[in-house]
Amino acid sequence: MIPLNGNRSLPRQALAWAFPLVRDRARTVAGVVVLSCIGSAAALLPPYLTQRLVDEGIVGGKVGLVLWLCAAFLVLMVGGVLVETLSRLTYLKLSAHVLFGLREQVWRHLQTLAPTYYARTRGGEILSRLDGDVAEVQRFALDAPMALLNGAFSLTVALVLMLSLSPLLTALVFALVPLQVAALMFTRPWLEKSAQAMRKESAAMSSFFVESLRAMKFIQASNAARRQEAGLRAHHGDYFAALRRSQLASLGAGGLQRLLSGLGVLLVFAVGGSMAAAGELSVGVVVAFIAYTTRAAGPLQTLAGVFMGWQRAKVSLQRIRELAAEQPTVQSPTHPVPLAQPVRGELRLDAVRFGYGAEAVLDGATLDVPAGTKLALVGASGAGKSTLIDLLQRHYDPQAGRLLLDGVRLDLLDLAELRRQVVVVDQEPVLTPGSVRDNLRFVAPDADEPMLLRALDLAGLAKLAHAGGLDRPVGASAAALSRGERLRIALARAILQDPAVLILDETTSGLDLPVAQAIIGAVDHVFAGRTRIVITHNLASVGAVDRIVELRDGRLVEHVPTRSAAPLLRIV
Ligand SMILES: Nc1ncnc2c1ncn2[C@@H]1O[C@H](COP(=O)(O)OP(=O)(O)OP(=O)(O)O)[C@@H](O)[C@H]1O
Repeated sequence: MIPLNGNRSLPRQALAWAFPLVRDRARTVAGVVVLSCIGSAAALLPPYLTQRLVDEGIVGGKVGLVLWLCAAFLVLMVGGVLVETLSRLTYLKLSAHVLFGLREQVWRHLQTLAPTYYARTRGGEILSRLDGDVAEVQRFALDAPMALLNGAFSLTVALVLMLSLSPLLTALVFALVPLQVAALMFTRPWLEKSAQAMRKESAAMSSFFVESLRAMKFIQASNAARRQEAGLRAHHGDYFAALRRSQLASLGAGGLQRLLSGLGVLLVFAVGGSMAAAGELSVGVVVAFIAYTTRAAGPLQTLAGVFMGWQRAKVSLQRIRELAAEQPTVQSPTHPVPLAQPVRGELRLDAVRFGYGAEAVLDGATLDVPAGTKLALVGASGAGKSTLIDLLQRHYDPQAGRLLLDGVRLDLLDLAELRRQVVVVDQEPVLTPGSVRDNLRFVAPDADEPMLLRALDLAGLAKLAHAGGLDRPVGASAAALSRGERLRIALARAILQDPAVLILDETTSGLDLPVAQAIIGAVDHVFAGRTRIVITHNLASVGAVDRIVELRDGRLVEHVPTRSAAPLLRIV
């Protein structure tokens, strides 16, 4: 769960989301605040000292004072640089902690979402929320309170120092603040809309790259490289338009702020300069005020920057809220029912109804699979075989009816335990980046080397098992191994998982018959006596089975029981 509470205002939601992570690092936060305040104070002292340098040192002819003040400037300068460096490094550590913490929460949430979410959402959309949007919210959640604290402190120090020099000029400079606030409010919708366009285009561009990289071989084989380049150019065009809009918005908002600060300097020049010319004010005070007008604009501009950052963060927070609103379709029960040991692998479907939308894919599907049965599940393409498997692994819950393992309803079982006991090897097994060893350890982190080698051996990869093959890089790309080898690695993983129920989802379809039969032979050898469900379009390739069940019109229909390998039914 991403802890975003829809009833709070958006800024409060962003702050409340990051707060626990900031609280974890209370000492670092205190360090950053103290350091940045010291830095600001060090930056505000020089104008004050300048007034003394001009009026008392230069005009008053005190050479010693001039030299002392120069030494003080030097100390402030060096100290300022050191404090700023330290403050930035501390801030970097803090912001990384908050960013990573927020991102891990979003990632944890993503890991609970059903395959339907990934089927309907573009990869780049998810990526841009996980990356850019989380970063925007983190920046705001951390920058805003810091900038407010620092800005308030700097403005107070500046105000006190300026008032002690000239209350009239101080009033003139601060009279512009309401105008600056009004200018920010005026540019707000512009900033927000441009941030929305920017996030949208950045997500579209990421999606384009993610999808094209995944389909690179197909793009090459279809001679579509030129068309993809044209697609990329189109994205570049849209991205540039959004970028220009966003730059114009921040340049406009920032430019207005700078104009107003410039106006403050002009006012000091005009009023302070005239008063100094008339002998009503010292030259040193005018010089100090010119410096203060630009310095005092510093905290104000930082606050304006926070405001502009908030317009971007608001858009990002809304995008993360959309993601947070995606509910996991299944959850592990708080008090799961333990399975009796050893798990037998008896399956039961009881009038199961399930559909992705209004239309049912399974409608009254009923089936008893005694432990140890090898069952062939057949059915026309789109009949719902894979959907049924997804229900058995509890990627979804049925809308009606029940599914049971060893007599216990699947939704009462611990989800991890269920998925340990019901393992699927499908047609295109996913291999993780890294070596064969990494792939096997992905499902069995505690398995020792002899266990890995034995699993490879049993899966028919004896050559790999005996030739230092565990170190062989598999790579994220499927191209590194043949399909038969990838399937055998997946089978070795299943062997290591040691489930009570093994499901082969069209695992061997498309392979040469001898290869398919060899893989099924390995399965039958290793998993003899365990429950096996073999989904197939070609019964000849799956060896002898105890039962054949066809999924037709949402129901499960028993076919002629057989122990022969003959292709009784061939549905393509
Ligand atoms: N994520 C999804 N969202 C919406 N509809 C889906 C989704 N996955 C599958 N379907 C639909 O559900 C129906 C059953 O699909 P399923 O993949 O279970 O069939 P199948 O029997 O395994 O087909 P095949 O033999 O071609 O693999 C199909 O009409 C399919 O379009």
